[in-house]
Amino acid sequence: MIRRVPEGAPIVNAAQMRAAEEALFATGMSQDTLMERAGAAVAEQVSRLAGGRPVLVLAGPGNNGGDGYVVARLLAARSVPVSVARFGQPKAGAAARMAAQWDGPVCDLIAAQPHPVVVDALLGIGIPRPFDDGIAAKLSAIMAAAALRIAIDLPSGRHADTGDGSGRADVTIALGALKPAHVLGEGGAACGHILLADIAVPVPTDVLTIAAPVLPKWRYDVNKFSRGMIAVVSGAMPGAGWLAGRAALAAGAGYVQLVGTAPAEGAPHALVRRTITRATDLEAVLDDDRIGAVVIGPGLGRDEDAHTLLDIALASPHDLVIDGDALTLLGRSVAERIGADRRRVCLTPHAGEFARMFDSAGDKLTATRAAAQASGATIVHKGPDTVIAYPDGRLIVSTGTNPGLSTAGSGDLLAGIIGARMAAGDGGSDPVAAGVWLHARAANHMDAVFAVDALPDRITQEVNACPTR
Ligand SMILES: NC(=O)C1=CN([C@@H]2O[C@H](COP(=O)(O)OP(=O)(O)OC[C@H]3O[C@@H](n4cnc5c(N)ncnc54)[C@H](OP(=O)(O)O)[C@@H]3O)[C@@H](O)[C@H]2O)[C@@H](O)CC1
Ligand SMILES: Nc1ncnc2c1ncn2[C@@H]1O[C@H](COP(=O)(O)OP(=O)(O)O)[C@@H](O)[C@H]1O
Ligand SMILES: [K+]
Repeated sequence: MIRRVPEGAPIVNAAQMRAAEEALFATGMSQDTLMERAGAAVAEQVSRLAGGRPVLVLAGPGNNGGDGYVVARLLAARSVPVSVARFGQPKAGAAARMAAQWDGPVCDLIAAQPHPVVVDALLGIGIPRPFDDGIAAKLSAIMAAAALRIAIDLPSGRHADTGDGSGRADVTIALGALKPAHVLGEGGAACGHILLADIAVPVPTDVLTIAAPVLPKWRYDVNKFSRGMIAVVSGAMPGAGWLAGRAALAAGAGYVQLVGTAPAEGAPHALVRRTITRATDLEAVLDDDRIGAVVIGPGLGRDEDAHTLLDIALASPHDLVIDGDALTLLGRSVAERIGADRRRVCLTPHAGEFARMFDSAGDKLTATRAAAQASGATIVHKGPDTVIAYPDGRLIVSTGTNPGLSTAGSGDLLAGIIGARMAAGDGGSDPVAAGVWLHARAANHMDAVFAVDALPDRITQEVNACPTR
């Protein structure tokens, strides 16, 4: 499923969210005001999505439940048919005050009747404990009978920081910021479409969801080199290099050289083949200061030639995109091999390649950030939840993309796109994130099953639709 995820939205963990909330309370804002604000933002969305169908609000014992009582009150004020199923007594404070203001129909969760629209306000960012068997069975019956399940902040039962647990929703309305659970792994998928309710709580912005890029504007005297000249190193499986080169052209590069002892033949003829006799001849090809980026790894193989080609690419002064087999060849020595010089290096590992290079302790955000800081490279840690980590600690997450990308060769395209955007020069937004966005966006416009060879034409359409500056 392609999930709707807000662009450029902050992602914070539960502790950061609580700290942000406390900082706001310290300025004099009351908990009730914030809860009313959250409830109003959610009620607005629920009323739109419910389209007049009866709504059942499941209200838990904590502040998530408090939000639920506000939502029920505001829906009733809009004449939406709504009732509340209560789970546990609301805790003292804002949650109890909001519960006391609900004067509509209410029953215990265990006695609730099925409704077409269910608002899940049982548990939020508090640490969830498993429900006891009776409640769990009742909950799954209520959820199974609903046509639309909307979770407030999180599907109840999911841990905010890890996504572990068992709740599910069709739509999740995140309050104030997304949490790791909304974007990572199985938990992310379980949240369905994500909406962000802006409740005006200032939060850290060093971790964001991916956003549409701005591409650098061409000067009047733009030429094929200034648009971005890239060299794609072709190896044992020349088709993979071809895909990277083809995607680089599609993503706007002005000049793409496919270099190898046997680069793939065939269209497009704009892909310039540079056939070299020996792997060591790559050195002469890369001795060209018009080259803006070198892409190495797709289909490189792991033989002696592959080692030679990688050594030469690493010794060149060019910006690098390192993918596939080249990542495996680097392995644990990646940091010392790529060095800490001025050029930009982007590594694009999938989970297996990442584990061969880095210690994967912690969740994907933590592990990828640590890897970027240790290596000095920008890392695109691919998968259904692609995490881009920069050496300065910032993270960007791309998720909710067409799972049809899970086909051999789609990563080769991504390496080529990133190479093209890196070579296109400065002036736009970050080229690595731009590349990841273009790849995902193009895939989102394809059917579930598509041939990767067909994606480049769509990538060009996405490039042409991007604003420039
Ligand atoms: N941060 C913000 O800016 C804003 C936050 N807001 C809202 O606050 C929410 C966080 O509220 P919260 O801290 O009260 O946590 P929440 O998850 O509602 O409840 C935890 C309670 O559930 C209980 N419990 C757990 N599992 C259980 C089980 N199986 N069976 C029974 N009980 C169980 C648990 O009990 P305990 O484990 O502690 O015994 C605890 O009492 C947040 O998600 C958002 O919706 C907005 O109002 C405004 C802006
Ligand atoms: N389930 C999925 N949903 C969305 N995107 C996916 C999924 N699985 C893989 N991808 C994306 O598809 C691409 C696969 O790259 P990779 O594993 O390197 O494949 P290959 O090397 O065969 O080209 C990556 O961009 C990855 O993020
Ligand atoms: K919830």
